[in-house]
Amino acid sequence: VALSANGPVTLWARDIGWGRDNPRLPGVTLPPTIRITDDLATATGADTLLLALPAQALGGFLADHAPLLDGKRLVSTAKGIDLSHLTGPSVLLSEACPRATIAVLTGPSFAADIARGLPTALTLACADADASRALQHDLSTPVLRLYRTTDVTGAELGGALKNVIAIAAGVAIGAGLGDSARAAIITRGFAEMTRLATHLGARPETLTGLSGLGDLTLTCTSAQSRNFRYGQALGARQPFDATTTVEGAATARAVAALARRLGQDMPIAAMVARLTEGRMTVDDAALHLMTRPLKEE
Ligand SMILES: NC(=O)C1=CN([C@@H]2O[C@H](COP(=O)(O)OP(=O)(O)OC[C@H]3O[C@@H](n4cnc5c(N)ncnc54)[C@H](O)[C@@H]3O)[C@@H](O)[C@H]2O)C=CC1
Ligand SMILES: O=C(CO)COP(=O)(O)O
Repeated sequence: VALSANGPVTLWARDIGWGRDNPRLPGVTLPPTIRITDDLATATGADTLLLALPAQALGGFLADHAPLLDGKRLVSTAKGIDLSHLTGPSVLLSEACPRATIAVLTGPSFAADIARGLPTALTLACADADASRALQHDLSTPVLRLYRTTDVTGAELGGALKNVIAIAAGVAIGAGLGDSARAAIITRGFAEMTRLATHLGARPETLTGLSGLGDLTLTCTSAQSRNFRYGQALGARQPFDATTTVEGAATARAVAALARRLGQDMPIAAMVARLTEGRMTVDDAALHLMTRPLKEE
């Protein structure tokens, strides 16, 4: 919707039966300038393709369709770590489409806010500085302000890891542990995010930017967030709609596996992985985190 202000946009989906009023975006009617198709070959006629797939679905999608995407400018919006490969979307994309230019679009942004035209600032990460400038120009609008970086690892890890911490923040609120506990989770969660991301080559300043701290703040404090709401339900021992995409659940398991492999200390992410798998109670998770050996901040 935002990008249709800049020129022709084609929207591809497997199921286009809902027409211009998608129940996932209530109150938003897609403008007539957006062409809607269920034929991927039609959509991939464009030079720039935004891939708005959940992180755990991207690998399967690429296995089926990579030849149609290779050589294009591919911009992923997925915020997660692929559980079977323990990598972010940019690695999946570059392995499946070696001739493509790969970029990641991430940062604090609820789809509903962007679709309503509310002002939003995002990080556009692309290792190729020239391609990054061109994409930044093409994908920015007066209400969608893109900052560019060449630190793809930092940008995509910030987006993936904040979802895990947002589940923990939701658990704290849902379980009635209070706002002080949530602030502790945000701050110590940010320390974990920075520790793992910099170990994997991210620049620390990327983590303090929109894609890291910015999105962490939004997701841990807004009831619009599915990750936060899922955590809240977990904390309150209430059911949660299993069809809702909650990226942080699978990503917590991926992070726990990655941290073990790399010998990194990620206690909050490890607790979220155990909680989401039903291997630990909220009370035990809180007790475990609070009674770890005392240390310097
Ligand atoms: N919704 C939001 O506010 C934001 C979402 N994101 C990220 O964007 C990614 C996608 O999120 P949403 O659009 O919210 O998820 P969603 O679950 O609401 O929508 C994903 C769509 O992808 C389709 N899909 C799944 N597997 C597919 C496949 N193999 N082939 C074709 N289509 C497939 C689903 O049918 C669904 O229509 C996630 O990683 C999310 O973290 C990022 C920023 C904001
Ligand atoms: O990434 C998002 C906001 O930046 C969307 O968060 P949720 O997936 O938790 O709804």
